[in-house]
Amino acid sequence: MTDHLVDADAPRDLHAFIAGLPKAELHVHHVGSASPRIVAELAARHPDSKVPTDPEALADYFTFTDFAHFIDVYLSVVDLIRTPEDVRLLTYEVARDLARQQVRYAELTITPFSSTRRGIDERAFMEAIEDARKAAEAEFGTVLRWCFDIPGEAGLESAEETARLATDDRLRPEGLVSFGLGGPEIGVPRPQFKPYFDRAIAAGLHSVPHAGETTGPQTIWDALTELRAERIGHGTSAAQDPKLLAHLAEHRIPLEVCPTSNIATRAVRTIEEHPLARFVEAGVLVTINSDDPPMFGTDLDNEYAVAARLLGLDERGLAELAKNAVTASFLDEPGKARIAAEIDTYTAGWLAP
Ligand SMILES: Nc1ncnc2c1ncn2[C@@H]1O[C@H](CCC(=O)c2cccc(C(=O)O)c2)[C@@H](O)[C@H]1O
Ligand SMILES: [Zn+2]
Repeated sequence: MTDHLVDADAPRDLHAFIAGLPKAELHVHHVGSASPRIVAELAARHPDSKVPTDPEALADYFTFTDFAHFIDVYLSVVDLIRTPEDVRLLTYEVARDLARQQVRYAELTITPFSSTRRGIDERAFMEAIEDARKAAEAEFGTVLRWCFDIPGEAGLESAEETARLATDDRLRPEGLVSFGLGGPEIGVPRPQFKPYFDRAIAAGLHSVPHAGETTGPQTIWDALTELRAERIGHGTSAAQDPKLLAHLAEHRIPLEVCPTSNIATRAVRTIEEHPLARFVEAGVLVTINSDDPPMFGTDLDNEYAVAARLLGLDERGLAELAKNAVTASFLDEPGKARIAAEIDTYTAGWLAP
């Protein structure tokens, strides 16, 4: 909500190009995507909550002093989601916001443990997200897939519960494609989650932990070697380790970069210091993502504008960036080819005299 984060420096026609560009979003959190309107509406239903009921006041509420403060605020919003109907509405509205930005495909990170421990029935939870997924695809044409993540700081009980919900054939939703790990990294070493990732991978899920967002490169190495990460959420601190950058480039392990998020949570001091350009120079496949867009006063379009400025990209460069996300996605090959072709057609039409 902090509007100083919105990138006003990119040329206007580049903004218009980005707005129409077909895109894929690979790193966006379910609860973290709730629009100010939805958050305010849910807060009004629950007067015991400290979350403001006025969408305007949310801008201040969503200004963070550090990463721990961000997680505190995030959990106060998680507390507002109490019924399967809340879950269905949130998911459907998130899809609507994505569709508005020409997002054709999104992998949404969901933390089912946070909902089941707050008393939402697990079957009703799965039905709610699946109903919303199917409605969104039919009505908006946006394909949604799920990543179930362990909230690492909630301990191994949360890892066990997340692995169970993700691998039990009677529960696991059709849209589930990957398994993740989020929350604070400090004091939450990645290797302890290996058995849960092993189970998820054995059940056919892709491994996509957050790593190196708020801790150093060793966390990223751990995510690669212990959790068999196929993509890295953030990976910001990889910039400190040339060997790691070379490894990511050689093995084509994409980074899910979320520039504005890193500034808003104070993981990176200023946007000028963001390592995005160093990743590209090292040959790493980077994707651009929004993480928790309304909480960070951003959206995916704005993240592309920020990336265009940091990388000095024109329309063709932006189209390549959008195609990186398609390449790095867990869509099937025909699905990837369809969106890539759409990006090419759009770009050619835009640049035609
Ligand atoms: N930028 C981010 N970087 C990392 N994660 C991010 C980011 N944005 C959003 N998240 C989400 O925050 C959750 C954290 C939840 C958590 O720590 C916790 C701890 C104790 C209890 C409970 C509970 O629910 O009772 C939850 C993660 O699972 C993740 O999905
Ligand atoms: Zn994240």
